[in-house]
Amino acid sequence: MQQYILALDQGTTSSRAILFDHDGNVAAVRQQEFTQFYPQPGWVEHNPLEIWNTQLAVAREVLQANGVKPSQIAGIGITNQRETTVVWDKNTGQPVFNAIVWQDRRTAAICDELKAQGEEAYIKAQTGLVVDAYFSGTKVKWILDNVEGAREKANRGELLFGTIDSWLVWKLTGGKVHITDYSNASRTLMYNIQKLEWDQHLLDVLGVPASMLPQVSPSSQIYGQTSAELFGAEIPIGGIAGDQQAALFGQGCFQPGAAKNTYGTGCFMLMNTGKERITSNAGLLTTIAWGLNGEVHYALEGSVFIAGAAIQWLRDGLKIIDESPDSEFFAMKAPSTEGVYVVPAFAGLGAPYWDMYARGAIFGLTRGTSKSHLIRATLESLAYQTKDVLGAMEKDAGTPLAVLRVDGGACANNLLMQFQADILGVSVERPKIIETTALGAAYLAGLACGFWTMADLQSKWHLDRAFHPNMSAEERAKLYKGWQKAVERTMGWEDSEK
Ligand SMILES: Nc1ncnc2c1ncn2[C@@H]1O[C@H](COP(=O)(O)OP(=O)(O)O)[C@@H](O)[C@H]1O
Ligand SMILES: O=P(O)(O)OC[C@H](O)CO
Repeated sequence: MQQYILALDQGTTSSRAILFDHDGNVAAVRQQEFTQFYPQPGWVEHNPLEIWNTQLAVAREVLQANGVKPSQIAGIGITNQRETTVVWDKNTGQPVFNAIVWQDRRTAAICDELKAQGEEAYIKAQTGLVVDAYFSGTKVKWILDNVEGAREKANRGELLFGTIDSWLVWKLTGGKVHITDYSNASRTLMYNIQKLEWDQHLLDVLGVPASMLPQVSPSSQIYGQTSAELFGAEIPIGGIAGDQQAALFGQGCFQPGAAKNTYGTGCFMLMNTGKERITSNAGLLTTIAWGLNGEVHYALEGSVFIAGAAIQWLRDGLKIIDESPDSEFFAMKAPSTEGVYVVPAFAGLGAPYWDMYARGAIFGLTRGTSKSHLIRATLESLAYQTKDVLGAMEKDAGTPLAVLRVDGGACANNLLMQFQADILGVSVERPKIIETTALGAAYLAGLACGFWTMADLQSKWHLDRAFHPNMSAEERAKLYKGWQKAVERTMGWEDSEK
């Protein structure tokens, strides 16, 4: 009987379940979007139970619709939106608050306090991160400080914290396993990536009891079995990785120097740096890529908060397109933006600027500006943000990137990919499978379950299409200068001091 790996890809806007066959091809997919809550400007929440219910529903559906029995699943790989924070009661399994999403800015003031206390250098050296509301640590503190009775319960050892991977494993195993992997732990602001342990100093500073924290494990191992009643039989869980690190793995970037850029809700460029922890001088993060075969691999990361989400804003906020792919059709009608720039700093700016107080803006409007110009400028903003990050990465790595491998939903947009190659002056390569996040999680699970070996994975990457730069250096420099001017003007917008 045909065997598969089931990847559970819990993203910011949807939960997906994907079956991969032994060739690494997608055999079937199911996906459900779930509710985004914006209780106040700058706040973003998810309901952890809705995340669990949609994730379970798509996993069941993908098996049932394709007549696949649990015994045909060699293992489950989990990959997830990172940093998003869930705190739940150990005894009842009920979340004490909504999940605070990675994009949420409510803890900016806590971050400012950390900076004022002089913790910035320590945090950068020990966690590889910058002090920003993006990461989980300040979100846990906020929940303990603001949810009635939470701190007392936490101090009594009754509450558990987890990023989405931990929450899903907890639910999948019927509350038996509280675990995360190195890649997810390295996004919490509480994990010491040098010593590979939770950092007691930061736990003290944030007031987070160690009893809340999951055990940190490699990204590929058998963590436990799913409860038999969920799928009709137990299935081993064999892989866990944050979605961006999973995409790096799924893109076959196994060697130091290999890099990928994922265009999903946000846009995340990661470069494998092997066993070397490179400290960025250019506004990037040092993060754990994965733990595998007794070793931890590191990566440099440029995190852009709003990418595909800006296209969703055109669709849901402005309602000027019906579907995200329509953005290409309208952008094609305008050969250029005619000087219009959209800076989608809806959640502040991430790498390389790290400005929690920046906000979105549109520049260069004239009476001749049309819907097509606006849509094109929004698409181009994904490429400009990527250029900002690539520039930083080349500075840190000390070498120019020869080619950029891309993936994620928005990389299906050919106009965007061509503009990306043009504005970078670097070729962009899109693989046949752009579901590389799920593929990476499947690979990690497949390795743990003996479904694949590393040698099998080396040959699985196949090119769909390459986009080569076709813009003069002069034009590129002119356009990019305009972008930099626009970004500059969005910075510090929400900061009452400025
Ligand atoms: N053809 C397209 N052109 C531009 N953006 C697109 C296109 N298709 C999908 N997107 C955007 O890509 C994102 C979905 O990508 P996906 O990789 O599924 O993201 P996530 O895992 O963050 O939910 C959405 O934000 C959507 O707006
Ligand atoms: O949901 P995605 O795929 O945009 O990924 C979100 C990131 O993991 C946030 O760090």
